Amino acid sequence: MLAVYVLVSVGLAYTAKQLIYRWSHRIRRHGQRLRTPPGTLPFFGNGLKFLLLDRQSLFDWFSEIHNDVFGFETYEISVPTLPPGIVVSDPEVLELVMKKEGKEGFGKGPFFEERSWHLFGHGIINASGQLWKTQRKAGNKFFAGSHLQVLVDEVFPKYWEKARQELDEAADTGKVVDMEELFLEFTTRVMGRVAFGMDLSNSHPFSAAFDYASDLTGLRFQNPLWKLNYYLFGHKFRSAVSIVKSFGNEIVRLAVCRREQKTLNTPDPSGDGGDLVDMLLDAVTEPHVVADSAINFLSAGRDTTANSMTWMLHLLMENPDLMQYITDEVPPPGTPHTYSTLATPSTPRSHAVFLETLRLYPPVPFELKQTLSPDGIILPDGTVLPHDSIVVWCPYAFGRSKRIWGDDAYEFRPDRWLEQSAAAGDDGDAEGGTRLRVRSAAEYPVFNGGARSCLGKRMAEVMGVWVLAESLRNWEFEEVEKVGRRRSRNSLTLPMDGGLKVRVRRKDSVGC
Ligand code: HEM
Repeated sequence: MLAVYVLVSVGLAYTAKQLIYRWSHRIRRHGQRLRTPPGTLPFFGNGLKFLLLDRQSLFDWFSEIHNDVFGFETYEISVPTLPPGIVVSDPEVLELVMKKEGKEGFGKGPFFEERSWHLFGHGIINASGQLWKTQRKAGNKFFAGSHLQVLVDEVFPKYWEKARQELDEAADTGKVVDMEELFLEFTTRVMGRVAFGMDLSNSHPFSAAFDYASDLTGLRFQNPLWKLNYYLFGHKFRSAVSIVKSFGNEIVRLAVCRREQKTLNTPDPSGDGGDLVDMLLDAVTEPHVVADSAINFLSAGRDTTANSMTWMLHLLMENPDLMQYITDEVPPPGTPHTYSTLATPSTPRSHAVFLETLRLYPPVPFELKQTLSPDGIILPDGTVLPHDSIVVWCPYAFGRSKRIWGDDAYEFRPDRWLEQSAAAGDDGDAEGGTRLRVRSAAEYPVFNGGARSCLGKRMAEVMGVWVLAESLRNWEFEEVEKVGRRRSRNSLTLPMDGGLKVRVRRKDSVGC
């Protein structure tokens, strides 16, 4: 009996605390409460939606609400146990959120940091203040132009070799290939080289542990009961994180040995200063922070780029008339496709396909920040955000916004990214005067914007465009099972559920 009293009292005290907190943190606009989405329940708010829907359905829900209900209006969402939150859909409002990064504005905050701490630790994705700045500086240095050129001209062809053999073999034997796996192996190898300076395969136990831990970390953002889940059933998650951390620490130990012996006997993708782990070791003193950081860079670049390649190939197979559109602008099979031949002015259509794919399938489909300013913040539309409140935006819904992209927002139409310049041959134009249209980060938040915009954007672009060209100029692809609209599976990023199984045919003249 006593136990029941205790439980009821604790429950009532908790509910009272929640109600007081919510009351004192009310979000208002011009003195009024914000509207809430249809179906919002008393007390539970939108909690059940977050708990029960898979991630893709949640993103579709955000898109529907934007297109059919609220348009650009900022609205409120509430989930019991979480700070009050709003969803932003207006690029003008998002622009301010992106600009006000920092402790006087918005930041990752405890909401994000708590959920991603186990996996990302002190790494750049989770860090703030000086720790973030130091890693950002090291990353900026690494991604300076010449490093990218070495990656494209030396590292990509080396690691693509395995994919090339697998595709040729599949063409000869009729074997089905899962292109999602093939792309992931390629991006794992490239990112293993970039972040750790080592050969890393997707079949390494680290990769499986990392995938498992990222999937569960992604789910924490929509499960208000994630902590309970972690303490009661988190054994597998804990051992996955421990494998990831031990791997990171071992990599750093090896890098330190290499530096001490000054015998860098692995190819140096940067050409002038080693791989990223070396640059991080120059900047950060604690080895465990370097380990976290290197894992964060790997995480930021590996799945995102593999996702983009997979969706790109899928969309092109659905729109076969666009295949020629790409191959017309890339060098023929057998001739090298280098950093200079894939520059944006020479391959605007390939870049347009890449950007258009990411508009519909952004590998980071959901973003959030917390209001760090102690005095709160007023958004351009008059919404007053108290300290601590959460700001959510959904790049997936931004990409499908009819207000931003027009009535054909759900259609794959790379041409929307191209425009004709006044005169053919203008500076930076392709032959014929076709060039890429620029969209602001606030309209196209696929790579985030402001101080924490993606550090690897250019690398992702060149990787995507390079792989697209290599694939399409050498082989023809046919999706094995057309299973209706493809969906994404639950993860931190946007992998294709069930993979992308294809049959392959060699093009007549296959290059080396
Ligand atoms: C298509 C591929 C990619 C997409 C769509 C993408 C998108 C993003 C987005 C949305 C963010 C902000 C995340 C946040 O708010 O926490 C981000 C951050 C970041 N990205 Fe990318 N990314 C891609 C590829 C890459 C690659 C190849 C790298 C290379 C390592 C990379 C490195 C980073 C880093 C280091 C950050 C953290 C920046 C910071 O917090 O200062 N990304 N990326």
